Amino acid sequence: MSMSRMLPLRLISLSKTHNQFAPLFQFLSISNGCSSSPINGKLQNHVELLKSRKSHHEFRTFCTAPDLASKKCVPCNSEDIRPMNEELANQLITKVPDWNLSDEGDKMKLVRSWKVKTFTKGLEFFQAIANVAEAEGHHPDLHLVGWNNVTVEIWTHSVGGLTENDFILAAKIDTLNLAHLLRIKPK
Ligand SMILES: C[C@H](O)[C@H](O)[C@H]1CNC2=NC(N)=NC(=O)C2=N1
Repeated sequence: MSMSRMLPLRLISLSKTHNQFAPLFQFLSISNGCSSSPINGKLQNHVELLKSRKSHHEFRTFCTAPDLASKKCVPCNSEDIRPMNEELANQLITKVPDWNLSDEGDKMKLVRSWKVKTFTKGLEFFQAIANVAEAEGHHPDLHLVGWNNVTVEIWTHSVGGLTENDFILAAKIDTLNLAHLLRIKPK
């Protein structure tokens, strides 16, 4: 397949199962000598989203925050889960705009901070997040510093980077009504 004839990725409707793309990935890897070519990476990332959606009948090339919050995290120890690249992370971060991408050396994480009213309300805040994490089987790193500064970091430890699970957990945390625990920012 001549690359120039390839539709821009967003127009490719991945209506078939992702196995159909394996030959294409091989072609891309061989043709440019590495499996991490940008196009190959993009295709693989979009297929990654497809796999994590467990849907082989339709594939949306974008998602919204409500979409993410209504999804379920997949087990982090499944053999085909891999960290996403920066390009996909930069697309997905727009769906959880109150979070930031942090790139600590070798791994990307989602990070967000809040100020809570009291130390114990900070623990209540953690408990609310812990309930979501336990339900999803996907857990954040929780920090409570200087008695009222809460920071939550989310990444997928089993792959040492970001997967869709992390964005799903962040979106679910954003649906929690925790305003009563937070110090209202002075105007
Ligand atoms: C078996 C499964 O991989 C582990 O129990 C889960 C638990 N929660 C997790 N949470 C996060 N953030 N990353 C993981 O890799 C992870 N693994």
